[in-house]
Amino acid sequence: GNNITLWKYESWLPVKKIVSLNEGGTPLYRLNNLEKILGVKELYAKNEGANPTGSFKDRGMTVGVSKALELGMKRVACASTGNTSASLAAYAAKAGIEAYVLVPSGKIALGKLAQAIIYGAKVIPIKGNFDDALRVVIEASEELGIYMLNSINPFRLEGQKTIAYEIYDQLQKVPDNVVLPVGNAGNISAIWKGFKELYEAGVIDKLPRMIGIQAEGASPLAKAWKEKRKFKPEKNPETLATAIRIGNPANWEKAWRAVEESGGMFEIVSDEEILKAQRILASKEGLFVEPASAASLAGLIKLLNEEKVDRDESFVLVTTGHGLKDPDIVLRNFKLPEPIEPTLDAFRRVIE
Ligand SMILES: Cc1ncc(COP(=O)(O)O)c(/C=C/C(=O)C(=O)O)c1O
Repeated sequence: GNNITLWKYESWLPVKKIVSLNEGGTPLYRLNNLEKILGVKELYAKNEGANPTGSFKDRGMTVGVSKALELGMKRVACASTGNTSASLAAYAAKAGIEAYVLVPSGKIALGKLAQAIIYGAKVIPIKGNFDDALRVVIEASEELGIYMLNSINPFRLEGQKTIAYEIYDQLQKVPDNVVLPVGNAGNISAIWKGFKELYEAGVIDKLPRMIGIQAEGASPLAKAWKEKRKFKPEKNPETLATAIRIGNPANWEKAWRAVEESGGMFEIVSDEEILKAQRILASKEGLFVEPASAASLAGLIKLLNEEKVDRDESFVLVTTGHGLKDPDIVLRNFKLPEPIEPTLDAFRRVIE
């Protein structure tokens, strides 16, 4: 494939490239089949599942771990719903430093857990959810001098903002809308920052609307925004899209500002709508993404049905993680047929 990596934008990043796994340069697909099905003029997917560890987190980690090395750090840590831990583990391995990852016990997708283990991180399951794990890792970093690489760490967002640069480079124009799932709310903030930097540098002369999608059972930001009231965390976030099963998004103010400044919006989708969107994206466009990533399509479908967005505009869905991260979800909702005899007859019967 191409060897365009995120470091093409080195001069726009706050650290020199020290550790890289050729992250970035991910494909931007034209979803021409879904354009016809949904009646949308221009629909794209920025496929972040094509990154080295299968999610957009690699963009933040190449910059964040490079910074850790520049600071002479020997130990890094994060709390994670899964992808951040998988990514931190890989970049720490490449960098030759120790990684400690705290994950909500029993609520992390199999693929992500396998990655964190095999890359050699110290995986610490927490009795509680992501929000509990994040609290512990912040205390640990203060007390024990372990470098914290959650998305509160600004260097993570610096890497993730390159999604905006690449969307502009690949489209050769600014899309009217960027639609993406929101959990800890780092990514929507980072992508908005990237577009604003291009705008302030005079590279682009318009800005996209930022549209953040949350899962019904874990939607503190979207609920507050839709009900026009102050943000308040949700105590027990619940969704099968475990990547965004977050009740107290650390970057909620930045995300709120991104939506306000861009004239965008938040929307809420159910787990059922997420699963339906995951299947449509795969079976109509050949794009298999994990449930949280499918929330972007589920959100767009809802907004189109509610006529809250204009189908004559252009939309980029940021599909944030590869479908293979969470194969369980698919197998749990799919009935395999019985095995057949190894004969042509048996095969003929089953395909008629
Ligand atoms: C596939 C996928 N899609 C969307 C999100 C939400 O992005 P943010 O709103 O920036 O948090 C995540 C986040 C995952 C973690 O927060 C973690 O791995 O700890 C993700 O893995």
